Amino acid sequence: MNEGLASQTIKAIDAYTINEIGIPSMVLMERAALAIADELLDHTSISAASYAVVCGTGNNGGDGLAIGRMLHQAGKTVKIYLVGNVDKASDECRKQLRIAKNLGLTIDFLEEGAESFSEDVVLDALFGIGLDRDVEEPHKTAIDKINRSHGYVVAVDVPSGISADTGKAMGTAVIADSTLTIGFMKTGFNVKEAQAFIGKLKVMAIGYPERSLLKGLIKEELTND
Ligand SMILES: NC(=O)C1=CN([C@@H]2O[C@H](COP(=O)(O)OP(=O)(O)OC[C@H]3O[C@@H](n4cnc5c(N)ncnc54)[C@H](O)[C@@H]3O)[C@@H](O)[C@H]2O)[C@@H](O)CC1
Ligand SMILES: [K+]
Repeated sequence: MNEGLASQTIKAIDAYTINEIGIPSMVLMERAALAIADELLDHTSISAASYAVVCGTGNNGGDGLAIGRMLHQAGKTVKIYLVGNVDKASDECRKQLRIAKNLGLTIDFLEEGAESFSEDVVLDALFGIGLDRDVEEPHKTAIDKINRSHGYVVAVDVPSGISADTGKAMGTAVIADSTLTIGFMKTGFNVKEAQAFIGKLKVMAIGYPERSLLKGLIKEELTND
């Protein structure tokens, strides 16, 4: 299996692409979301009419909001749930929230104690490569709910709670049926204990320029020296 990239390298590749090459962060996010929405609509064996999208307030949540919007535009029934403090949301997540609201999507905060999800597919967009500490409330309850749902669980980029670098569950983690990982395979996905959380893995290409890959990898090498 491909060795994968460390989250720091992916962050360096993102930063170079956005800041030095000039492809806006929102464009990368749209490409990631479109690749995943297309995969869900056209290329998987999952025949789904309804989707629950569980979003955090970082860029993984922004991906989730954009995917939810694209599924809604494709005529699917989409319910978006937010978890965490929206006042501290990333810029991209905030923008995606505004777009989704302007298009009339249903967005709710995930309530404590509520039943689990009844939709055909549950999209996990709580945390991606930004996870850097153990999962606590309210995310812990959200992950429990995803894991109790009867629907097919698809993780966006990384099963939330799994460290993209070590492959270990940080307290708790989403057990996905499938993980659609953005741009690159992650180092932690090679670890044996991560397999049960990842499910079926697919890397979604989003068109990072070759130059970004070289610069990101060189920066990582210099940092390690
Ligand atoms: N433009 C970009 O940078 C792109 C980002 N992408 C998405 O963005 C993700 C990374 O986004 P972020 O860096 O915003 O990070 P995440 O969305 O993974 O996490 C959000 C934030 O949660 C906080 N956090 C970490 N551990 C926590 C914990 N245990 N409890 C509560 N909060 C915690 C961190 O401050 C982190 O920044 C990728 O995994 C991918 O899904 C993609 O859209 C591709 C392009
Ligand atoms: K996720």
